[in-house]
Amino acid sequence: MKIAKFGGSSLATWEQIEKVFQIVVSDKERKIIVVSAPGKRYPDDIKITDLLITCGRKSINGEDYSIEYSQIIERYSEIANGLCLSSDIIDEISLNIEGALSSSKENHAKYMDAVMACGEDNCARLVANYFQMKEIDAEYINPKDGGLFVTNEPGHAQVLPKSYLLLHELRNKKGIVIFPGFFGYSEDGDIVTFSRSGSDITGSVIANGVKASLYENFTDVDAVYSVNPSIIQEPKEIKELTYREMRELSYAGFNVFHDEALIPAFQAGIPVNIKNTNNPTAPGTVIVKERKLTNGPLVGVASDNGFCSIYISKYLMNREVGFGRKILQILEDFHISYEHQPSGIDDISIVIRQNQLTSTIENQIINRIQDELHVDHVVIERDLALIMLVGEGMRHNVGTTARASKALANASINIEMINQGSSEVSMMFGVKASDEKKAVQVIYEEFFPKVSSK
Ligand SMILES: Nc1ncnc2c1ncn2[C@@H]1O[C@H](COP(=O)(O)OP(=O)(O)O)[C@@H](O)[C@H]1O
Ligand SMILES: N[C@@H](CC(=O)OP(=O)(O)O)C(=O)O
Repeated sequence: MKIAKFGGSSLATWEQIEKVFQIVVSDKERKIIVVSAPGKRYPDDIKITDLLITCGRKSINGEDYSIEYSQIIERYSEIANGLCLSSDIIDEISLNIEGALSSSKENHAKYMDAVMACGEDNCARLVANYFQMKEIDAEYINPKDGGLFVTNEPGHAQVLPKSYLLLHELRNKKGIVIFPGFFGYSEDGDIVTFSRSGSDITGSVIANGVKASLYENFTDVDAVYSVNPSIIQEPKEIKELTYREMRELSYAGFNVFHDEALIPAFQAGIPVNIKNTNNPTAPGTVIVKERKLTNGPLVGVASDNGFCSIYISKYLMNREVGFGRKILQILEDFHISYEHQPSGIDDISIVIRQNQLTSTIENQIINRIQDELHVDHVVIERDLALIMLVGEGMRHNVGTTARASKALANASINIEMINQGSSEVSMMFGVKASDEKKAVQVIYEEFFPKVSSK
């Protein structure tokens, strides 16, 4: 049994949904289909999820959201008309979205999750309706009925262990199951969403629950590329990746697959195949437990920006028991999570996402570090990008850091910090955000030189 998840790009228009239908019926093993909400039809388009977010926010503020609401209904209607579905499905979808928008706004985060989830929920209803019209035995299953229970953390749900056993029952469904991605239910019966792009997580959790033979993740690219295709034209396709490599790359900026979506599949030993809805015969990228290390040290180069670093120096920091804990305690008091913490004998940098740091919080943190830890120096450097070099091959290759640093030096890019991940499959370079693209380009060129065609 295979699980096939289709992303927003695969459901953006009725023509895309027709492709989804053809892909599903071409393989009898494709029994459980997870769908996202209709995504962008062209680069400047707005995803249904984003329209729903605007509606929800406006509704909370008591503002008029009729324009965005109409746009949402128009998008679903266009799809339904293109697929020749009866108008009943649009009535059902309108009622469902109106219901969510007029539900209690007492808890804003809970309200927003219920509104956002409408994108996937109604897409699943629509897709199931189309399959039925084509006389395919298919049914829409709501996550509550399917058994997808999650923690009560709006926008950041985690799967509750009991879900896996409950979801196992989906194996016994006779026909094709159409399951909405992106959200589950708390034990109190509320809708709670995963973080953005979380339909990938739904697919992986169900794959684990039903012990699928394969988790197929359909998107709009032929493969996971060695670098973000918006930075390098025609980058090298990756045929095979390990779970660890993919997790590091997704976490560091490869948004083609959600970084939290690897673990459920990995725990059940289920391979993940990233494939293209627009070119389904292409083999795509397979994510597995182990792979032969046939290429060089790196499998990919990822990057992300919006980071800042809290640099702290204090003579003999290395001898002060509990110093690191005290710094992290200060951050915890402000509910700030950190990403990396490269350190030396007398200094340490804590890298955090910049959006967690308002100027008021920044001043309070600096004051507390100075007052409580008596440091020599503390400074916050903003607007950093992190460049992540990833590859299982790094463990067996000497000189990877030197090659990367030399490539950056030759391009006159200053390295703000370096951190070798303790997993030994990743290495991080911090640079100024303004140097991000250039840094990725030169590192990519160093490790993935173009093969001359003669
Ligand atoms: N290294 C990469 N390899 C492939 N795609 C990437 C990579 N980095 C970023 N992307 C982007 O991820 C996109 C697919 O992810 P996403 O937009 O979430 O798709 P979906 O709508 O199918 O969920 C691609 O169109 C591509 O622009
Ligand atoms: N629709 C949700 C969840 C999702 O997974 O979407 P996509 O498959 O388009 O990344 C979002 O936009 O975040």
